[in-house]
Amino acid sequence: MDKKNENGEESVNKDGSICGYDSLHTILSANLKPHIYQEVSRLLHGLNCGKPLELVALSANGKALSFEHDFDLQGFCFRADKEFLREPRVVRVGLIQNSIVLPTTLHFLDQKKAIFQKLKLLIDAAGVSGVNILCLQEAWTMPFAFCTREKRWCEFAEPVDGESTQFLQELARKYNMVIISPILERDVNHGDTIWNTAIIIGNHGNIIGKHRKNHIPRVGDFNESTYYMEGNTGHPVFETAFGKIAVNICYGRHHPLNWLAFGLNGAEIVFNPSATVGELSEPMWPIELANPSIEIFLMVLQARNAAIANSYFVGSINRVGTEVFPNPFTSGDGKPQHKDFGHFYGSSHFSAPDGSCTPSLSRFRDGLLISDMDLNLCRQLKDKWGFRMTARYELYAEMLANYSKADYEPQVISDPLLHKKSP
Ligand SMILES: NC(=O)NCCC(=O)O
Repeated sequence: MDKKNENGEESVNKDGSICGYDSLHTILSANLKPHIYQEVSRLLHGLNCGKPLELVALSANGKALSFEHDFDLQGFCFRADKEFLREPRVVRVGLIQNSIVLPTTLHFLDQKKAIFQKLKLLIDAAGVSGVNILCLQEAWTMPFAFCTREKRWCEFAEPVDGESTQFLQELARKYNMVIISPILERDVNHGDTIWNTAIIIGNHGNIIGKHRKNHIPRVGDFNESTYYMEGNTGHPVFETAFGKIAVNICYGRHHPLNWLAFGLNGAEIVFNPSATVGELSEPMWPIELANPSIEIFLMVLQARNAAIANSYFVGSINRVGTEVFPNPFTSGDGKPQHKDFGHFYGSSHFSAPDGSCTPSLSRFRDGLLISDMDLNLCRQLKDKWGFRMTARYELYAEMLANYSKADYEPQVISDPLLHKKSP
């Protein structure tokens, strides 16, 4: 994407940077006076236990890998208040964002192998940094080819216990790490049905379970309904050695009830592995650019709001780069045909139940975001705000049951004078 502002200056460069910067956070910290930046950051990222988020001291080995292979590596720490009757429950969580490696015109096997090689380095960096739970991006084994509608990309689909799972099982065992692996799944036992699935691999390398994406986008070039079906796994929460986790895959983040359901099942961390592009969703993604009134409006859609409303942590991941496909396609909007989706803007980040959030990873570079989080914060926020306690689930249940019926009529009470003719 190459955008010019009204003075003709480049705002979003070809490389995906914003005026040469990695992210909004780096623009602000480089250009604002420190005391102004501190206040801006307080408003944008919130406070955790009354303070700005602290940085995590990252391992020398992890830093060396990030330096050698040029990926963004950042680490933060969400604290909770000290309790008298419970010990802190601190877990180290990681998110990986990455671009594909080879052109989409090359042999599928080579494309896949190159992605595995890159991921191995990033996962090693997470492993040597002591990450306990690691989530990869949506459909990480392949280019995000769903814009093309070409069926040959189905070849990338794998069974739950397929090649990518086996590859990650070994790393999960090696690093005693839970790994969430979102892939295109081929369900051989059900006539080769294809799903968009996150596989949860336990820290002993075992498969704990899977969750299939509930909501399929029908917006822009996201022609994913051509490839796979709406998930049939409900809203599972996986109890792992390091906490109760769930996965709300990409477009599910626009559905507040989807977030709610994972919360009702007791999730402490919900991951949102995504693939989305600048033109479509970037101002909605971090809720960082908005002024407070717009922020409240946009928050109904997004991860940070979900963390607040459901008293859990959220890890949001987006892939990076522009993926160009061999054949042109159109978007059904009268605009010229094209060969790419647009720029996947990375910007992965964490949000906490107290409304604080980390700065985002780079908009255009591969990255590993690490965060320590004391899971005690979830219950502390439930006790403080009582959102769960004060919700009126019986009212919503009745409302939704009625709404689902074919003869539903909206509950609207019209002013009787509205349609009265004046004399
Ligand atoms: N992968 C996916 O569901 N993308 C939809 C676009 C969006 O939600 O921003």
